[in-house]
Amino acid sequence: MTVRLIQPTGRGFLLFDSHPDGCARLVTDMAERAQPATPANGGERPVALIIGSSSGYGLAATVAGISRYGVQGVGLCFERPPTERRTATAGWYRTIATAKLAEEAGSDFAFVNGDAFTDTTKDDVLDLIAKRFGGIDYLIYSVAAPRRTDPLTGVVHQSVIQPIGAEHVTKTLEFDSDGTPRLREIHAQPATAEETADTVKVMGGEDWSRWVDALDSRGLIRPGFTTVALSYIGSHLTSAIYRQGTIGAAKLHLESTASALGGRLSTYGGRALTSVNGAAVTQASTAIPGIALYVSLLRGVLGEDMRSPLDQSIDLWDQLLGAAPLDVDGQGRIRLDGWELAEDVQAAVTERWKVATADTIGDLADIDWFRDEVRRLYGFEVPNVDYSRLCDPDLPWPAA
Ligand SMILES: NC(=O)c1ccc[n+]([C@@H]2O[C@H](COP(=O)([O-])OP(=O)(O)OC[C@H]3O[C@@H](n4cnc5c(N)ncnc54)[C@H](O)[C@@H]3O)[C@@H](O)[C@H]2O)c1
Repeated sequence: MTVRLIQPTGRGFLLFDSHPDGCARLVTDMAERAQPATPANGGERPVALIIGSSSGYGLAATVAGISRYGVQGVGLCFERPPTERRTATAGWYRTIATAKLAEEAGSDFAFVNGDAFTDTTKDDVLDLIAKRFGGIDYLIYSVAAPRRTDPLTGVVHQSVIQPIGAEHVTKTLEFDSDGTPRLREIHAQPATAEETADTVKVMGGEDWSRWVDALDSRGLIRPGFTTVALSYIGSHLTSAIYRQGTIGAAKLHLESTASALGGRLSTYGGRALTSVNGAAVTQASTAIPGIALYVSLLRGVLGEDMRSPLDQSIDLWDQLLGAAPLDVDGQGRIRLDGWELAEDVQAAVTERWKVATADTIGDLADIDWFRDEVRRLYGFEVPNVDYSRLCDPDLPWPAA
């Protein structure tokens, strides 16, 4: 593909192209906000494997880890390279920028592009860890995927975002092609038992567990090893579609996997935890019915007090590395979502949700922020980027 002007064209929340400069700028902006700190162990660089490192919470954990604590290791994600017609996915460009950031910070960090669910990717990543570091201290599991091929059976499982048991009617926020916000009511049909089981196969703890098994069988787990998988609970407003729905079933499985893994890892003095994070605008979350409306209202209520994935990832590393006390709930889950689920915040969001109409939504929700956040997922609407510049989208994956 030749050097060209890259524009935000697409449909709904999906854009066709990503802007390399905008994606790079987002990463450097995040890095600037993650001030360096010294871990309780005195400053030895921890080694981490971060799965889902190119986007959302996994990217934030990678950038925060590198910038704040000089974390080294391997980032794994699944991104599409540039083609003749299209730029690469945004995560491709964010990974290039994250690799540069690591290099500048003196952090030995390699990035692998591959399907985390396959045994070949596991072998490649573990070979890299064995050769480069000899073992790891942290595994952060932050994958959001639409499907998974079970490596034992070859069966492809698709995840769905549906309620369980009964139809659910919810308000949802959409945008016309000219960007005008629309409030619509949608009827989400209940998932079948098979669809729920498939979603658990994709988004539950099975693959996380297989990664820990693979690390263990290769002798790569260091004493005191900690693994964390990302989870979500959220509001009663979204619970029918999320926490009580198919994805919630997968999250319950993830949380019970943490207990099982924790028992096994105790022989290494290790821990397996889930981290319940707050709502954020990511490629994965915009696919969930009602979430666009909910997050826009949440931002309308909280404004700048909304905690970004980077803020929460800083909290996560501070807790993991002993710079702050581990904040776990009665079920052993790290809770980074207190700001979202605070009673007064939920009461205010609920009130706005109830009264929102097509005419009032612009006053009740921060629609402009949401629309810009969606565009920023693709590297557009990023401050201090010259979008009139001709860009070369054909950038290579960083050398491992
Ligand atoms: N977005 C939210 O509001 C929110 C809130 C709390 C918890 N979470 C959880 O955080 C985790 C990450 O979600 P996100 O919203 O950051 O998603 P995201 O879409 O921003 O990122 C997903 C990441 O997974 C990678 N990925 C997808 N399929 C893969 C595969 N087969 N192999 C390797 N990598 C793959 C992508 O490349 C990307 O790096 C999920 O467990 C999600 O449930 C999200």
